[in-house]
Amino acid sequence: FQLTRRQTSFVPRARILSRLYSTINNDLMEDDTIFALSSGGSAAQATAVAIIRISGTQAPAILQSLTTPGTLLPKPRYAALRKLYYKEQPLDQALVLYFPGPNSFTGEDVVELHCHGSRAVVQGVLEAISDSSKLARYAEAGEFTQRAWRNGKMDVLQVEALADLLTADTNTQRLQALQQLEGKLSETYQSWREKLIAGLAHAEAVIDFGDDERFGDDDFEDPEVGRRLQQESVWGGVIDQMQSLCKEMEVQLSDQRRGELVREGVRISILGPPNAGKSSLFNVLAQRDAAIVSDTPGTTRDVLELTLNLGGVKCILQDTAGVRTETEDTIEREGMKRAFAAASQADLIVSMVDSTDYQAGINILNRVLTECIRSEEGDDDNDDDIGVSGVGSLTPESVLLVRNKYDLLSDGRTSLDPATTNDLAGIFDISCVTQEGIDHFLESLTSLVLSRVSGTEPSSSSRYPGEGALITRARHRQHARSAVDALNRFDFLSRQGTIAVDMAAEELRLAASELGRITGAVDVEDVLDKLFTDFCIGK
Ligand SMILES: Nc1nc2c(ncn2[C@@H]2O[C@H](COP(=O)(O)OP(=O)(O)OP(=O)(O)O)[C@@H](O)[C@H]2O)c(=O)[nH]1
Ligand SMILES: [K+]
Ligand SMILES: [Mg+2]
Repeated sequence: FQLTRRQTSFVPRARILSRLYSTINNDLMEDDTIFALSSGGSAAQATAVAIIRISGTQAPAILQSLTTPGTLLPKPRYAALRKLYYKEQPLDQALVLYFPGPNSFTGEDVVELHCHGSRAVVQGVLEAISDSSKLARYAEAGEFTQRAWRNGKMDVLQVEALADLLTADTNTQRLQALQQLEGKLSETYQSWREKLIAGLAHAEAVIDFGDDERFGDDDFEDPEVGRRLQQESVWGGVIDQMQSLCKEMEVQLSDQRRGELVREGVRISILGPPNAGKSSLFNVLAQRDAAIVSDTPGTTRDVLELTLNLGGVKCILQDTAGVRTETEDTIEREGMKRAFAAASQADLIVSMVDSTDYQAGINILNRVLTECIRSEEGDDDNDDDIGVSGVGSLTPESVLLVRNKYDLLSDGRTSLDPATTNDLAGIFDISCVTQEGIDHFLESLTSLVLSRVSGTEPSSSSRYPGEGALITRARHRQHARSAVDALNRFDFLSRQGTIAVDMAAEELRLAASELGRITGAVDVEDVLDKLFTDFCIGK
C-alpha cells in the first residue's frame, strides 16, 4: 500500500491514513464481529456474574453455535436461560439476551451472555467464542462505544459523557455525566447551531437577492423611522437573532467553569510558612498519615495530592512546601516555586498560619494575595524566581485563613490584620493536635465547594450543579468561545450595511462549524486527522 503525492492532494489525509491503517491491520476491520468481557474485573478474577458482550453481524450465529442445534434465539430484548456448550461439553447455564440492530448499544446485532463469574466459565466461554468458528475477534479498548458513535447512537459529547460516567467518583460527577449522556448538552448546541444555520440561510438570500430595498435609510426623512423599518427587514431580523443568540452563549461561557470543576475536581491548595502545620491538616482531612509531619521546617518539598469527597463533590487537596521570604537552599526554593505554581492553579486556597507566629503567616498570606489573586491590570513586571506573578484566576473570596495550633495560645486569641483579611472566605481557629475547630472548618470548606459547583451563595440550599447546559471540558469551552468571537465579528460586519454581508455570512458559517465541532457533527475527518498525526507513513 503506497501513498503517492498525487493521491494526497485530493483525498483527505485522514481518510487515507485510516484506510491504510485498517489495510495493514487486516484483522481490525470495522465490520468484524467483536466480543469482550464487559463486566468488571478480568477473566482471571472470579465474580458472581460475568457479562460477555458480542457485537456484529455474526453475533446471533455465535450464540446459536454455543447452544444445542435447533435452539431458537431468545425473543429480542428478553432474557432467556440457555445451556451453553463447547465441543459438546457443557460450559455454563447462562442468561442470554439478544438485541437485533439497530436497536442496540452499538447499533449492530448484539448478544449478551450473563454467565457465572468463575475463571473456568469466563475463560471457557471466551475461548469458545473466539475458537469455535473464527467468526469474531476480541474487541479493542473502547471499540463497542466507537461503533455506537459510528452508527449514530451517540455524538461525541455523549461518548465523553459515557467516559465520565464510567469513571465518576462522586454524586455530582454522576449526575452531571448522566445529564450529558441524556443529550441535554447536545440539544443545546444543536439548537444554537440550527439558529446559526437559519441565519446563514437568510444571509445567503440577502447575498443572492439583496435585502428589501424599500427600507433603505435614504428613503425616509426621519432616520429613526428608517432604522426601525430596516430592523423589520429580513437582514435586520437576522442581526437581532444572532445578537440574542450570542448573549445566550456568553451566559453559558460565564459559568465560572462549574461543569469542569465537577468533572475534574475542585483544587484546594494548602499554603503557608514552614511548620504552620500544613501537612498535619492534610493528614487530618485525609484521615491517614499521607504526608510526613515533623518539627523540622521545610519537611515537605513536593506538592502532594489526594482526592476528597466533600458534600458529593470531588476535590483535589494539595499539601505544599512551606513558603518563606528568604532561603539559600536550592531544593527548598524549588519547593516554594512549586507551591506557588500549585496555588495559582487552585480553585480555593487554605492559607495556613501558626497562631503563635502570626505575623510571619500574615506576610505569606499577603504574598499569596498579591501573587495568586487575579490582578485587574493583568500580569505585571516581575516573573521572579519564586513566585508566579498575577496568573491565578482566584479572588480573595477563594481564600480561607486558617490559624492553626490554637491549643498553644494561652489567652485563646490572635490579633487580626483587618486590611488583609476583610474579603476572605472565612477565618478559622483550629488545632490539628486536639482537632478543635476542624469540624466547623470542614463544614465551611464543604459549603464553599458546593457553592462553587452550583453557582449559588455558600448558604444556599441548592446542592447540585445547576440545571441546563454546563460546559464540562476545556475543548467545549474553546469551540464555544470561538463561536462567540465569530458572532461578535458578525455583529460588527453586519452593521456596516449590506456591503459586508459576504464577510458577515462567513462569520456565521464559522460559528456554526465551531459548534458542530463540539458535538462532532462537523469535521469528523479533522478529529481523525488529529488522532493520526503521530502516525508516520514511513514507519
Ligand atoms: N501544638 C500543636 N502542634 C502542631 C499542630 N499542628 C501541627 N503541629 C506540629 O507542628 C510541627 C510542624 O507540622 P507540619 O505539619 O510538619 O508542618 P508543615 O506546615 O507541613 O511544615 P513544612 O512541611 O515543613 O512546611 C509538627 O511538629 C507538628 O506536630 C497543632 O495544632 N498544635
Ligand atoms: K515541618
Ligand atoms: Mg509539610
